[in-house]
Amino acid sequence: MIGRLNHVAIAVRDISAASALYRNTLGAQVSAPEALTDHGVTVVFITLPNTKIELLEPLGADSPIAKFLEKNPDGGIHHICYEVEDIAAARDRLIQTGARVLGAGEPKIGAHGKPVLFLHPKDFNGTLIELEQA
Ligand SMILES: CC[C@@H](C(=O)O)C(=O)SCCNC(=O)CCNC(=O)[C@H](O)C(C)(C)COP(=O)(O)OP(=O)(O)OC[C@H]1O[C@@H](n2cnc3c(N)ncnc32)[C@H](O)[C@@H]1OP(=O)(O)O
Ligand SMILES: [Co+2]
Repeated sequence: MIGRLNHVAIAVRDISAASALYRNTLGAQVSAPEALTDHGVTVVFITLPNTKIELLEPLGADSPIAKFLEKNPDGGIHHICYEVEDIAAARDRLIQTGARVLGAGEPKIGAHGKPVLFLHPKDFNGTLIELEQA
């Protein structure tokens, strides 16, 4: 069911400082910051030859990233995103297996303008998984 690794997301406290680190120290191409109010995050993308890195800064205290940073003050890997061909079919299959699909199973439009869903980290070895329709 799952396809390409679309991105690995890292929670950061200061997206400007984290972007500068990737740009200046690692020599990466970093996109301009974008605020996604629907997801409670400011995001930048770093495009690598085989996948992307997503840096996420919380947009307000209610952001899932703010809660993650409370528990992980240095930041860290927040989720990994796999592509799926048909997100509704993937959701139905996952629900049948008993996996918890977050957000009542309703896809939201993600950072790339495509539908995304999240799966509970407790059902996947402590890793939050995002699915993005390819
Ligand atoms: C840029 C847009 C988009 C894209 O297109 O790429 C994005 O990526 S947006 C990214 C941000 N959005 C989300 O994270 C949405 C999905 N997340 C959630 O719904 C919640 O964050 C959550 C995963 C359900 C956790 O929320 P909650 O239960 O309220 O928090 P707790 O702190 O109580 O966590 C419970 C339990 O789970 C552990 N946990 C939480 N987050 C993670 C994580 N990212 N990775 C691994 N484990 C995580 C947390 O530590 C708790 O465990 P215990 O302490 O053992 O109880
Ligand atoms: Co993501």
